[in-house]
Amino acid sequence: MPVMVITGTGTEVGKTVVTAAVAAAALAAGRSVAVLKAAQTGVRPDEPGDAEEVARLAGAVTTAEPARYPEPLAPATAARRAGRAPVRPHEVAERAAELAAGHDLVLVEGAGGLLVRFDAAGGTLADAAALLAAPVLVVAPAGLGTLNATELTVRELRGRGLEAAGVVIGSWPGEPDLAARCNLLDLPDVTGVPLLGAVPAGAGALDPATFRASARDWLAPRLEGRWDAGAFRTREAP
Ligand SMILES: Nc1ncnc2c1ncn2[C@@H]1O[C@H](COP(=O)(O)OP(=O)(O)OP(=O)(O)O)[C@@H](O)[C@H]1O
Ligand SMILES: C[C@H](N)[C@H](N)CCCCCC(=O)O
Ligand SMILES: [Mg+2]
Repeated sequence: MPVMVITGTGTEVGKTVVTAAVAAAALAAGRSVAVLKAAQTGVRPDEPGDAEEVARLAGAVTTAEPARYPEPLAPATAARRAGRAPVRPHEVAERAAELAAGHDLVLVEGAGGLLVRFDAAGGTLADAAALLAAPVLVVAPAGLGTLNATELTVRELRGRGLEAAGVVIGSWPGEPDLAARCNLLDLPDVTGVPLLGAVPAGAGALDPATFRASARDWLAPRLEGRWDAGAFRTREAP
């Protein structure tokens, strides 16, 4: 299935902006794209969620958002406090599989980091990725502190038998400091997976036409190979 899961080292690291960049690059390559925000929290009913933000920046993508809880919390906590049913990993996987039947690429954005809980049983985005046997892209901050958090995330993916597709820096500063510059070498070294791109800081505030025209430049060609005709393959789900 042409599904890629997008996680990050935590919240506010730029998963949505990276998802939009990947979507824009795939659209520019002539692919049809769907974006599934697995569980949206911290957004009121009348506000655009992350999937809509991707559509605003990237263009004509199908959007899906199985559940929204207004409080800015982990989905399991927000669902519990709202007295509402949580999102289950199998529901996320099933929705992604449905979208995969009609699109060249389905991007599934999590909420916060990989192990943020969706439900009281401890279900996470990692469980949905496992059900889909989908590769997982890890969005990471640029600067000091990212080596530990990114390595932990990639180790957890590996421990679960999941494919870590690579790392993308969610917000590359205009004036990178020493740590950020060193991380370009150290991130691939400590994680064992390639650095597949870096989205410039402020990209989310670009006008959509400029964002779309620039997105491919922020991503490595190796990532684009993921949705080149015939090249996108995920393993068979168990
Ligand atoms: N490259 C960027 N350009 C502009 N703004 C950015 C960039 N990266 C992150 N931001 C800003 O930082 C904040 C967090 O980014 P984003 O919404 O992509 O995080 P996230 O990892 O998707 O978080 P969540 O867990 O809530 O989904 C947003 O307010 C966004 O506008
Ligand atoms: C509200 C926020 N923007 C995200 N949607 C949810 C982030 C949950 C993070 C939970 C945690 O790791 O402590
Ligand atoms: Mg987001």
